[in-house]
Amino acid sequence: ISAWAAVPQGPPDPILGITEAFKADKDPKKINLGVGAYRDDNGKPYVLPSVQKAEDILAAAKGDKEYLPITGLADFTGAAAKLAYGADSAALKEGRIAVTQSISGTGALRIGGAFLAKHYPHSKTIYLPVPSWGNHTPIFRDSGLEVKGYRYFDKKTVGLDFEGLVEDLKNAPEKSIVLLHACAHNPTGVDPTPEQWKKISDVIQEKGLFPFFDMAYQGFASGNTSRDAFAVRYFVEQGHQVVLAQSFAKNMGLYAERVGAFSIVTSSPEEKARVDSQLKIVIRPMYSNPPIHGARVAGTILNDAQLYTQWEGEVKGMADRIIGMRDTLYNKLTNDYKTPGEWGHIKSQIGMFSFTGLRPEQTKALAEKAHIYMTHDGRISMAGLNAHNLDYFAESVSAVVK
Ligand SMILES: Cc1ncc(COP(=O)(O)O)c(CN[C@@](C)(CC(=O)O)C(=O)O)c1O
Repeated sequence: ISAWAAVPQGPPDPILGITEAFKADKDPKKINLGVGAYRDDNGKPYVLPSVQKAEDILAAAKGDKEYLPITGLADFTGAAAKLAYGADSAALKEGRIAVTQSISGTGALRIGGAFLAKHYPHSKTIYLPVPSWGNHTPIFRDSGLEVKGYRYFDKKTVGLDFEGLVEDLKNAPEKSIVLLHACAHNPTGVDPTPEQWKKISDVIQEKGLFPFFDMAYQGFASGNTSRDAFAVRYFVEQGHQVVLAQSFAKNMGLYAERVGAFSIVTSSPEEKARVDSQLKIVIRPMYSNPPIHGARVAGTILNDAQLYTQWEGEVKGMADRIIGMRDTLYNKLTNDYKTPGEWGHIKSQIGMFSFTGLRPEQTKALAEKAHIYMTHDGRISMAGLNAHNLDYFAESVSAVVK
């Protein structure tokens, strides 16, 4: 019999499977609010003009296709670290931060999981916020870490369960690893305030916990790359030895180019060199070395003052469009359609997503009856909404909630 006779049918991915269902739907009114990919006000994908300019520069340069080093394009990784930690970061200036290019944010998380599983000398348990990005659990489980959760979202207030979060971190075993979304928490869109971040830093310091930051939306949350990096920079200033996964999929619109970076704050240049050598040993058997094109695009933008400024304006433009959508949607739901229930969270949440509070049977009805697609947990990608489909969306939500 066939070697694969026993292979079972697996379930569709909770996020990417939504796009498959959307594509299969032929209704012209259909709306895809599943995958967190930016769309402009005409519902079209957006190639940032700064990215287009970088592409033109690269095309003219006619670069070769030689292998990159295992840790990738140094011009890109150096600039990515500077973007995250800040140009004036002491850790950066002292040469204490080991950085490698990664296959976008997912790859950075996977390198981090594998490195910690192999070299972190304490508890191999990682605590994820509840809820978190769906792919976090399989990434860290497949890396060989034990995955547990800490309270994060409060259904009653549709906000942060700060007391629960602090209590769970205080009760976690000493030196456990804690995954923190640096900004624009996925799927809830709920972020700690700067004051709450300071308290979280104290608790993590007190318990000797290990902070693993996932920053997949720097600049995309508030529109300001420095503000969105507050938590990462504060933790490093407080002396935490963080590790950080960065993605340039959303804030540069480089989704399919798979551009990311993984970095580790160490205690000295000598220690950084040893960590670098072990990052290479983890990566070489994984995929050997990363794709060059996306890193050249991102590096060109980050290393050119004028392109960098242009890019920051474009990221702010994307963030502002989403923030505008939040206000308009709130007004439509409450004023135009008198939708029962509280909808203030649509406005107070931040980043790509809004955690609507719609229940699975309601999200199912919206897909089947209104051809509106979102993840089962009621997360909507705000970027999927625009002036042309917002009214239909609000009307449909209102009908399904009544
Ligand atoms: C918190 C978080 N970390 C990492 C990633 C990894 O993205 P990358 O590998 O493409 O860089 C995502 C993307 N999450 C998306 C936007 C897409 C996805 O699920 O793959 C989402 O819809 O949640 C994310 O939301």
